[in-house]
Amino acid sequence: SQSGCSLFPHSHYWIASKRIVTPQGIISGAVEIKGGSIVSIVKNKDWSGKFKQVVDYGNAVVMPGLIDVHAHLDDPGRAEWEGFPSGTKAAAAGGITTLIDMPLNNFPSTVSTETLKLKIEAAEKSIYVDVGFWGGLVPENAFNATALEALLDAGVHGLKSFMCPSGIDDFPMTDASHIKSGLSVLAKYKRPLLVHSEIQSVVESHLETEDGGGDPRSYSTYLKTRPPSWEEAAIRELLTVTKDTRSGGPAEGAHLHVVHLSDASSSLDLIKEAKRRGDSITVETCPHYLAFSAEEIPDGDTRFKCAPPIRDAANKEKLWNALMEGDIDMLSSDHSPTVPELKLLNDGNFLKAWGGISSIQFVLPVTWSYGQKYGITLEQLVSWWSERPAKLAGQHSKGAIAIGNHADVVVWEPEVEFDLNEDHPMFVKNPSISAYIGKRLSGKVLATFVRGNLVYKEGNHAFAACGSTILAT
Ligand SMILES: NC(=O)N[C@H]1NC(=O)NC1=O
Ligand SMILES: [Zn+2]
Ligand SMILES: [Zn+2]
Repeated sequence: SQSGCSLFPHSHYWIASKRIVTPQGIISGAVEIKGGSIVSIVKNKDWSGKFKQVVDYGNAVVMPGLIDVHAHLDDPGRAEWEGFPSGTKAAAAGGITTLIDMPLNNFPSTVSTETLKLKIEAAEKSIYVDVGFWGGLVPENAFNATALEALLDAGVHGLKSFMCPSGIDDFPMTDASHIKSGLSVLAKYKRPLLVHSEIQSVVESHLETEDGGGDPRSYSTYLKTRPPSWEEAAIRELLTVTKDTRSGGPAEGAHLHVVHLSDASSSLDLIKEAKRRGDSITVETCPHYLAFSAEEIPDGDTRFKCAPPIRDAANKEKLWNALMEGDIDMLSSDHSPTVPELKLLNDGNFLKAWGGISSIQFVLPVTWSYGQKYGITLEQLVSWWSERPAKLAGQHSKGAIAIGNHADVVVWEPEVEFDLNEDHPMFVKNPSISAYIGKRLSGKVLATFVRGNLVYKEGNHAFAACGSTILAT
């Protein structure tokens, strides 16, 4: 193993299994890996006896590694919340082989070539999976095409902005005019804009008072402060600019991606309508919106606080249906951890606690476990977690078990159940803030390969951090 990059000391080998998920279907066979890439895929038992280095995983599933297009690793500046080493180790333990890091929660925010340089420096030699970066679209750079072009030239895969306060002082919100301007620059680069789509409006008596108009420990008080109409208002506004992305339109080539959709009613209907009329738009939701519902969140349990909020069980059901129908395109973690003190776990004040779910290492078993009821397939998992995220982030050599692609692979046992309790090795920096503790999940990750390096194997991580920073060109 080249200086500890891999737990498996070979660069030319075969991964065999009876369940390999390929774009042509699930096959029994072996994937040949050489120099970090997939060089051949052989079906059935053709491989037996012929090859020297075969890792035979039997009936375990071999899939492309997950690509998480929405993770907040908070290096540099807030490494005590999450850092590149801890965040990417957690990712590897969960079968994620690539993540695209959000431009905020680190300090300073990634909004310029100088701040991107700080990100890249912090990531180099401290990442266990591949990491790319989104840049921030903020009022300061939105009308400065030269600055945006410089940031895109420096390698961000696209831009991200907020239509409401982000909770981070040096990442102010944008309005439709900033977004329109950003999209016109992105069109030239054919890269996407990701938008946190909530527009704050005064909700009856709430928000006006410090206590939100109700008991701050009660989840329903928090839920009322961020109604579905906030998402709907943002998406309505966004669609006035996404019409420019239609073929022949002034921003043709640009693409708008709505992050972490929670409202599966009017907001989703608007997105469906925009897709029908040809706007270049996609939407993601996150496992926490698919696993939890407002009814079951205990009062004072701020581990579940996120924005937009987790809504009721009927909404969750509609999110699943939308995912199954293909109206929601993909999944992401929105891993947004902080330190336990800022989650106010003792106070349980939903209005003051940090909003963000900490979950990156559990997204595969969570999606699989909660999806059983809907009959989800391995192919759907790959589409939501690998193929479509790869396309959004412009990663043409990732997201599928295919010849020529990077050997980014997760090996897992969907049928193996485990309890997420204190005995479970969490691979998380601050286990007390994870919303999934106490759950029984199905789907155990056995091994994670990044560009052919075995970076995680049953509780153990490779010694050296040999993930690559991936820059857009
Ligand atoms: N700044 C930040 O990470 N915000 C995230 N947290 C959350 O719950 N929703 C978000 O957008
Ligand atoms: Zn967000
Ligand atoms: Zn986020």
